[in-house]
Amino acid sequence: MKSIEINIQDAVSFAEKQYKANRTSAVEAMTTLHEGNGEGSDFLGWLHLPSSISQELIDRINKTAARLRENCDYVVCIGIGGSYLGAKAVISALSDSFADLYAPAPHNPKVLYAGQNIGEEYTAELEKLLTGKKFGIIVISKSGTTTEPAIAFRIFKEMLENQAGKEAAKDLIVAVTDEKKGALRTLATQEGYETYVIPDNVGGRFSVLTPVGLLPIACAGFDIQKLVAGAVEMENTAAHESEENPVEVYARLRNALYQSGKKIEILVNFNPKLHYFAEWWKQLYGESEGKDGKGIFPAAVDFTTDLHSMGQWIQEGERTIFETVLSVKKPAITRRIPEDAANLDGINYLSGKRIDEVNKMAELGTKIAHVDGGVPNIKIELAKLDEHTLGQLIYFFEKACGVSGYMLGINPFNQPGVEAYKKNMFALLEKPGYEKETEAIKAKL
Ligand SMILES: O=P(O)(O)OC[C@H]1O[C@H](O)[C@H](O)[C@@H](O)[C@@H]1O
Repeated sequence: MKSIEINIQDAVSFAEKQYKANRTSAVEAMTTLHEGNGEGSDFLGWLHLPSSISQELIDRINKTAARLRENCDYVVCIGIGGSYLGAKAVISALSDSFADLYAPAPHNPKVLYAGQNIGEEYTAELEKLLTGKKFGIIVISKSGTTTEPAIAFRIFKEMLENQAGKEAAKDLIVAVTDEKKGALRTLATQEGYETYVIPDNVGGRFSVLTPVGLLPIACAGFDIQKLVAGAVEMENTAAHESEENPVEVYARLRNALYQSGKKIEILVNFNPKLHYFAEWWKQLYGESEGKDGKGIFPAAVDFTTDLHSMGQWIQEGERTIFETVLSVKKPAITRRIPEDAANLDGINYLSGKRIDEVNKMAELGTKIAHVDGGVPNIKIELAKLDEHTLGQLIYFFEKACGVSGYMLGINPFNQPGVEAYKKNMFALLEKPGYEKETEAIKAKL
């Protein structure tokens, strides 16, 4: 069952020549990826990941999730970047928009996040919320040494041990990390936590379909089997080089647009549930392509909300942007606009229509306006928002990212630039081993 469709008719005309010319480099990039002989090929574990996930692993994850669901009102996922964005993207796309405002129901914990920032108030306020509550922790870090989740884990581990007792806390903490390396692995082994492995050859931003994403998603009550099945389906659809392959089409077109001066790609949604999906997508493309002085800048907006704030810029600002629109065909719930006898607001012409009919006309009107205004528009239509569709979409963007990165001529699977701020932060905080850097950075201040 095909759940996502890509439509390029309102974008390709902006870079027709480049799009045609790019065919060869798209084929080459796809071949390099398949043959595993490009830069960063140590990190291609995601390529055949969906089809290699065993039933055993799914069952084990579901069992762990069931234990946490039974014993917790809140599950705190501690992780940053690729170690939380995928889970948050899927969970928020599938959840009731106000889920967090309802009281936790038995066996259906709220999934909360920590270690994705260094906010002191955020941390203290989460501690306040969890005081006296039944909670568990999934701590996720591929390297096992990232500062933000390490700080959060230290705090929430101590809190859980104080509240539940050290022995009980052990059953309520699950670690997802490297098989052997890193402080988190050492800690988990010493404390005897249940652990899951992040495969060596799967980078953080490509890891949502490993236990990194699957465990929190299962804890939130969603069907990871269906998510994986969707991804497998896209793995098959996009397996072979072909002009029809949606992965190739997207990678080829965004590179063509980039070559024609469109330096910013805006991922647009007309459904607020997809806000965090765009956050996940931004890391995927930003960290993969932004290097060697190159790369499309990935941005995101929620429409129609941001049409009332960013709409002016998009319509008439610098013509360096293109849009990729995520459009959900059908909402899961029907709600119609009521008739009002007085009609003081003048919207009786909408009475009886579904809210989504208005949304779809806003989408169409926006597309026409933006295309007329010089903004190419790629449409990705999702049949509905469910696990299967999201699984497809995740794999679609992952593979297109690999192809697109190779077309751009960079290594899409490393992130050397991320270390620069860390090095300075450690030097400023006088981390042992950074004495020279501390001296050098202090001389600059
Ligand atoms: O999972 P971790 O090793 O803790 O890494 C978490 C994140 O932070 C790093 O600095 C990287 O830039 C990201 O690619 C990664 O997803």
